[in-house]
Amino acid sequence: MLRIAVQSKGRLFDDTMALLSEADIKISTSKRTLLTQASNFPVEVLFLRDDDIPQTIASGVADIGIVGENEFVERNEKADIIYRLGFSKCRLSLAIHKEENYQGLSWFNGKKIATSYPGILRNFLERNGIQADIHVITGSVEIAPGIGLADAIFDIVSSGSTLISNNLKEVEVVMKSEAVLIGYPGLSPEKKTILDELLFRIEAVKAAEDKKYVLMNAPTDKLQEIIEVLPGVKSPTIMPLATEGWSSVHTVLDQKCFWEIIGKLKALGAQGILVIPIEKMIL
Ligand SMILES: Nc1ncnc2c1ncn2[C@@H]1O[C@H](COP(=O)(O)OP(=O)(O)OP(=O)(O)O)[C@@H](O)[C@H]1O
Ligand SMILES: O=P(O)(O)OC[C@H]1O[C@H](OP(=O)(O)OP(=O)(O)O)[C@H](O)[C@@H]1O
Ligand SMILES: [Mg+2]
Repeated sequence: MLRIAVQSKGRLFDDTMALLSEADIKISTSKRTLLTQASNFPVEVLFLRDDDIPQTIASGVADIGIVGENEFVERNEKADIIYRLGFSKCRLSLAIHKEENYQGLSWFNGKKIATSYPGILRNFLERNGIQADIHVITGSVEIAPGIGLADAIFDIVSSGSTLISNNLKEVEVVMKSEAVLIGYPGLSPEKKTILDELLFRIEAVKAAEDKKYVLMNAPTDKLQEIIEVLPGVKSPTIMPLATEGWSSVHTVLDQKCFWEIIGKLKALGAQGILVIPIEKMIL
């Protein structure tokens, strides 16, 4: 049995549970127990505050965990990043009052900075030879300058709207973060086998993300041009239609370039274009 530590509630919870579910691992979260066993896969899930996840892995209490990279780096515990999961993307930044005239890092010399990430901040300031006073608070960091608690803040930024509503501006991005799968460095061969199977499933889910299976009818005399605009995983599947002069084309398209390509296909005479989500993809 592989034990995985996940956040019990908060920003990571929904995407973490969705990922496990898409990997066809059935976990009941309705009972609100701290530890739950999957019904169809040899894993048990331990629900914790995200702060405690790195230490739980390093001490071997859980084998793997899903946590924000920012939290993992801050805790500085002995564990490895096994897989970058691509959700909960954010950055850790320094921000100051929007009216301040900022010309560089030396602005922070002698200043007081409020943060929940003192380890990462201290490291950054030392690397850059800045002497500042770090004031640790666990939440509502953005209000610290407004109430005279600090001159600046170092906190999570995503859209930047929390900064704007507190009259702050982001002046330095110190690290970028996303959810990561971390693991205990010394897993037994049995647990390693389960982890490999889990990773295989996660990779199949991730590979299918933002991909669409696209089918269309195309005039056979335009096939060559149509194939040239398709950047599918491999070459498209072409099948003749019952109607003379028409073919069916099947391919996989990336969401990012989807509308641009569909436009080109239509211009080349493609019709009856069907777009189907893909659940998993094994490359
Ligand atoms: N606005 C955001 N956009 C994207 N990702 C975010 C955002 N805020 C936080 N995160 C990421 O999600 C992680 C968890 O955030 P959350 O706010 O749930 O933490 P928390 O309040 O410390 O939770 P817990 O109660 O488990 O200690 C953060 O460490 C960060 O990696
Ligand atoms: O740049 P933004 O998109 O505004 O996101 C940044 C904010 O998001 C997080 O807080 P959250 O919304 O989770 O609230 P809380 O930590 O106060 O509960 C984080 O602590 C920042 O305050
Ligand atoms: Mg926390």
